[in-house]
Amino acid sequence: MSIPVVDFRSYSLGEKDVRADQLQELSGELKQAFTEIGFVFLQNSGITPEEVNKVMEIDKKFFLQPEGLKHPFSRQSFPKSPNHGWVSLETEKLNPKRPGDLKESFNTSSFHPDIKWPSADFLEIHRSFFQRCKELSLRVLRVMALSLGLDPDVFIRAHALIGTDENKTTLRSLYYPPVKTAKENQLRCGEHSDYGSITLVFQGSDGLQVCARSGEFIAAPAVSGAVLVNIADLMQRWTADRFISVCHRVLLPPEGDSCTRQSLAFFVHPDDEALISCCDGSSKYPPITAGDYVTQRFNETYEQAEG
Ligand SMILES: O=C(O)CCC(=O)C(=O)O
Ligand SMILES: [Fe+2]
Repeated sequence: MSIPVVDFRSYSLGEKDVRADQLQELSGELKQAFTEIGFVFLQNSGITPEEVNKVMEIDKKFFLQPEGLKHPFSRQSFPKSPNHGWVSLETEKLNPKRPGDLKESFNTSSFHPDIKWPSADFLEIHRSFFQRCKELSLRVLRVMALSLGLDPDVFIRAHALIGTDENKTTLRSLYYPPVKTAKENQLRCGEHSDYGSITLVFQGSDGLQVCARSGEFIAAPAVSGAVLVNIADLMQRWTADRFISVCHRVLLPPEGDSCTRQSLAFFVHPDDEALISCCDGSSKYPPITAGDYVTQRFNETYEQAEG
């Protein structure tokens, strides 16, 4: 069992004249991936390795600074966007049964003028990559709706405010430093599923593993030029469990291997006020606004991390 690779060329960013039969073909491929595995690699999405490298490079410089220089940009320093900003090593436990994750991250959740940025370049590079990820996500959401025989705009309509403070979509840059010592059962990133609608992941190197239906973890390798897309929990609920949100993790490198790792995850969320009800008309899950749903999930993660 491995994660399927789909060629997204016909609907890649910048492609204006996609044909109905090409969309149909893509929707069949995404449907199979999202109902069976919950993850898919998209080749030829339009987002290039050069764009990804540019973000990773400037972020690495940020992460490698002394702690004192990163503190002014800490998560929770920005009242209107509490998720925005830098998160230090071992602060999060994505699996609450394990010690804190051996990763640092920088969340880009808001472009509000009050937010302080490490530099003007840092802001511009993040703003432009965020925008590209947003455009690709909307294309993927469209194909997903088509694949379920729904109004093609049904998911997109609930994602009208990505990039504003009324929507929790976040670009998260992750840096996994060399592992010198680790606590018992500690991982780079504990087992978890994502909270929102879909996630785009760009990996600088291997390390991610995804739980297959058999219960076994399978590798989600860094496929050159591809973006990994996965279903998150709110989308599983929205589709009344047609699309599956599956558990994934990042293990420690083998002992003595001092490699670092970088990745970029674009966590897509519907607008805070969007009411999410099962798209098949069933009442398998009660309607909930995306804002309430994600706030609940964040509180769980960070309460446990602090406890
Ligand atoms: O580092 C990665 O490749 C993925 C991390 C992840 O799954 C997450 O932050 O939700
Ligand atoms: Fe994740």
